[in-house]
Amino acid sequence: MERSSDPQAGDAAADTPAAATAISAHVEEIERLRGRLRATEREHAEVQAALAELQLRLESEAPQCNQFPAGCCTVDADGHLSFVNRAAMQLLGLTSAKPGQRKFASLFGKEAQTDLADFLARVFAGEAGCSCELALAPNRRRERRVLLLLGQAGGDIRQCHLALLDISRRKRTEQREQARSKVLELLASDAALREILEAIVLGVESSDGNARASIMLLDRRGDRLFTGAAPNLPDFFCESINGMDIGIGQGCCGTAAFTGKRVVAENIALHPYWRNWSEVAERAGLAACWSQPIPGASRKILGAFAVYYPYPHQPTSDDLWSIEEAARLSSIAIERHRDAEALRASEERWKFAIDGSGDALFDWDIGSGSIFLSPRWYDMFGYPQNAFGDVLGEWRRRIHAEDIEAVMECLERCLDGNIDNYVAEYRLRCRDGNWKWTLARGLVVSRHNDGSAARMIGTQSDISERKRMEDELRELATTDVLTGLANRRRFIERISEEHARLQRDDGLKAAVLMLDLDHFKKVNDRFGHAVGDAMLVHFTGILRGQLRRFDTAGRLGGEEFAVLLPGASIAAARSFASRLRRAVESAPLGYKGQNVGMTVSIGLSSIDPGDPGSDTSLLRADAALYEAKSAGRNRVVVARNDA
Ligand SMILES: Nc1nc2c(ncn2[C@@H]2O[C@H](COP(=O)(O)OP(=O)(O)OP(=O)(O)O)[C@@H](O)[C@H]2O)c(=O)[nH]1
Repeated sequence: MERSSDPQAGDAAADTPAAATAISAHVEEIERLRGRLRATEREHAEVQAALAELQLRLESEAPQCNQFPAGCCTVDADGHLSFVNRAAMQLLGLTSAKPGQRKFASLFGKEAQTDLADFLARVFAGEAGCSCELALAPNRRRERRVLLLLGQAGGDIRQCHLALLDISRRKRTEQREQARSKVLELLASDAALREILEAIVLGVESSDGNARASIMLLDRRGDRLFTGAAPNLPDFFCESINGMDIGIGQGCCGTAAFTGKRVVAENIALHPYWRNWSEVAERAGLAACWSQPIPGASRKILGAFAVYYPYPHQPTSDDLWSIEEAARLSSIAIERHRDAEALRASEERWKFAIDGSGDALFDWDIGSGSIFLSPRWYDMFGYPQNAFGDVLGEWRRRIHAEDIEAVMECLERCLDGNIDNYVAEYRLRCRDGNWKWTLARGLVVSRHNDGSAARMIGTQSDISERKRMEDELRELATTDVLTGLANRRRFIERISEEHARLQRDDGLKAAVLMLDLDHFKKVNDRFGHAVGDAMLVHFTGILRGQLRRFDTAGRLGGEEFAVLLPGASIAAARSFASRLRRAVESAPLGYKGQNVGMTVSIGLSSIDPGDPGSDTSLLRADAALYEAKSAGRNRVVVARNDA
């Protein structure tokens, strides 16, 4: 298999670390299998050559067999060894080339007996080209396996000549590779850390039945070791070293984790680093220990890998390669686990922050157009989860017509890179048809080389309540509390707006009235302030009754009011004022069964676009009001320049 040449496929793979790891594991696996194939082919060629030689010379020139690199032996039909060459002697641990009455089967382990019997039966039945892989009888040292190949059966099938080949190393390599593949598969499938670490330990143990291994992990503070995996070490031993401090003299693992260097204790009983644990190690049947520190990506030590043997023992270069490899794999597994944990923690913090705030979340992949809306988003606006196919289109369709232009402008400026953040307040239509005020905040988290946005994430909050309170506050700030009319500030604003409108458009006109209740002080004095207030409210009711939709009435203070009549000529304003005056005069305030009469004096003026200030007309109307008061009250006076 080759890597895909499709760049899209390459990117996709790189985007998923698990897939990338799996691919590189497969590529490595293929390379290893090729290597094994080559080694096996070499071995076979060697054995075939030995067999050919053997067939030619065995009977007549037995001593020359000793020159063969491969082992040769002759086995009788009754299963006794009648001849072994030097290489076979070495391999089988024999001291004599003519082992006499030695049973061939006695050289092999218990599990090998059935296979051996079957092999010999086939050989003596005359089957050509038989072969068989068997484990030799265990001694205290490492396990050894041999490959038996039939060289030649005797003419009368009373004896057979066999070639023997030590395949222990190849077997170990095969087992290690299988174990390695298993670990890589587990890594690629995001298996639990413990499972991966156990697979690493079992992999090392599988290449030698005498080995026991463990992985100790350094705690977050970096000063104590805890068992990460030790499936085949006795529990009492694991417990005795669990939580050990690291430092020089703290066994092999504690020292290796502290110094960052490999530590080999060929004989635990004699090694100074094992002084505190030599007894428990002996009880556990452990006589040798080699420990390899597990380095992290930033060279920070993550823990230590250790392999133990039941007999004093020094590592070969092959053994060292094996524990280094185990430490490397452990490092990958631990780092990945920590990264995943950190990611999970940060995702949880992020989720907590989002959920806690009650905000909805959006994640927009601008290139593909796909938008993720969090469940809270749909809840907020009352839609079923994932209700939208075309999320962008559905979202746009629901924005209030008065807001959409500002929203889209802000969004586009942010996507183009003109502004950093997208922040927009707008109304969005809920499923029940009501509008909700919402605040959207977005951040472009990745851009293309040309600066255009590739991905934006953001939040959306329901700000309807805040908007309602703002409206209330605005209302309060511009409204007279007692009468609900515009207050002085708001009324002056309205006059200014109207003045500006007249200045913009020549053909328009407008008038302003100043109104003041007559002898209001007397009402207060006679009936009290509360009745005075009631009279102000009563007057306001009458006034409202006379107003058109676009007129504005305001209370400027005390018993002083003003009215703006947009579009009104002086004549129309005078007739409005007279109507109002009469209505007030004819509608006294009822109080405790009696009528408290009231009248109002009114001064009025047109609003002139040429006035220097927007309140000039108000001053003219005020002057006219003064005249009305002076002239005896309860009357309407038009300002002089309008008269
Ligand atoms: N009840 C009540 N009285 C107010 C309020 N604001 C001002 N006043 C009173 O209104 C009265 C205004 O009296 P003046 O300015 O003398 O005017 P007036 O008595 O109406 O006399 P003319 O305007 O000349 O007809 C004062 O007694 C103020 O205390 C208010 O909100 N409620």
